[in-house]
Amino acid sequence: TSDVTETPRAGRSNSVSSPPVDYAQKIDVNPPKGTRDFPPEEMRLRNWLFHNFRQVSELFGFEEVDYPVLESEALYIRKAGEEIKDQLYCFEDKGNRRVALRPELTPSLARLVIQKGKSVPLPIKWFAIGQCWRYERMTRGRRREHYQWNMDIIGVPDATGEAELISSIVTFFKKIGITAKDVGFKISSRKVLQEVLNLYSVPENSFAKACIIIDKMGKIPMEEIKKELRSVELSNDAIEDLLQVLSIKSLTELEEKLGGSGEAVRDLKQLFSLAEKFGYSEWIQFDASVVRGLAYYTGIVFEGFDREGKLRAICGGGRYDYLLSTFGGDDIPACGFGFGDAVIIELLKERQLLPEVPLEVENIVCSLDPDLQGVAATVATRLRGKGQRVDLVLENKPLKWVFKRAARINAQRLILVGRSEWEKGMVNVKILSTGEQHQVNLDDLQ
Ligand SMILES: Nc1ccc(Br)nc1
Repeated sequence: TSDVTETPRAGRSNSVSSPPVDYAQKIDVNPPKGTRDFPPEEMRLRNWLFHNFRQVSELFGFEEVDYPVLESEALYIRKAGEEIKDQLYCFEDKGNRRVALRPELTPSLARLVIQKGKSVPLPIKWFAIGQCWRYERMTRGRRREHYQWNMDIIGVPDATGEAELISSIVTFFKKIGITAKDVGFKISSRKVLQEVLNLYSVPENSFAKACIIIDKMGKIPMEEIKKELRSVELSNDAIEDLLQVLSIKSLTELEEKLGGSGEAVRDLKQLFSLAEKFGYSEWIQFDASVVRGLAYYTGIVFEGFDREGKLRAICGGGRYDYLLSTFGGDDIPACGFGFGDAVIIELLKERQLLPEVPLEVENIVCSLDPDLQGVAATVATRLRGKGQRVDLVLENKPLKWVFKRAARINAQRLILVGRSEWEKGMVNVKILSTGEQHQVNLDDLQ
């Protein structure tokens, strides 16, 4: 039942005869297109999810940070053809500044690390949970905001960084009941593409563009992929070689193709070896087709996927060794991941793993006599002082109404303040699960 039946609107007595302000028109009570409200039940589920994000991040010794949702547009002006840039939620503010609602958190992290400079010793291990935005034509009816959990390690150059990050995500999955049977990680390295393209004369700035195009494989026709690769000055030979490499599904085969002396094979071997030590080998697989859709990745890239193949990527990340220097900072290696709040909930629903997150308020306190409302407030304050959650009935309500509300808020106890008991300094305590009732002295109330 909702509060509406508990508090009928009609019959309210107001001293103010008319509303203090007059709104021009009846407002639309729905949130803006592509955005969500979080009413209590949805907010409890979101808090449960974020609580697990935070617990795992702290288990790994990461510190929480946050940034403004509004950033300078300049953080996201990358010329590699990314979707994230095409869908930038940007505008000019009243000070004629070009600003944007952040589409991701990593550029903000890079900005803050540079701002802090030498005052923050390396390695930096920070995490954040923040709302990110995109402006997408609603034709596709997709959301325009989501919350992302990010963990980043700044200052660690080799694959131990990525191995640690993947371990944190595996720990999170296990914590919420997801197993290696439900989810896996496809892992590759952009150095695979780099080492293939190095065999051909390819313009320097074609690499990132080629990665963004290749990330669209499976989403647009192969002919379109090849056409776009040609448009960034890759020869047909380079394209054929690239597409052949992308079909490789084992590190052994990759080594046969690239040789064992390159960085791509070295990094991936180190990562897969560390995975053994972390104990998550069953969760990961090499898959050369993984490139991810962000231009700044330079090395290992990974994405979490649902093994039934019904859902979009659950999370993704990788190494971005030059992002800080492109922002004018020092040349500091970095890696990180983003984990959205939507696909994971879809996965939990699919696997019947959504948690019950009920409202839990141990006590409901009410007075049976309007003159004892003050005493009820005293009782509520006493219990709250002991850490007990209390729903204090704030108006004079019939007992039937109180019982109905007690059931809705899952109250364990009903504390009734009645005249005759209070004259003896006592209150009535009713255990709602058993109906057991007894009088308790206020000073003994636990
Ligand atoms: N980058 C981004 C932002 C918002 C949503 Br919804 N999806 C992706």
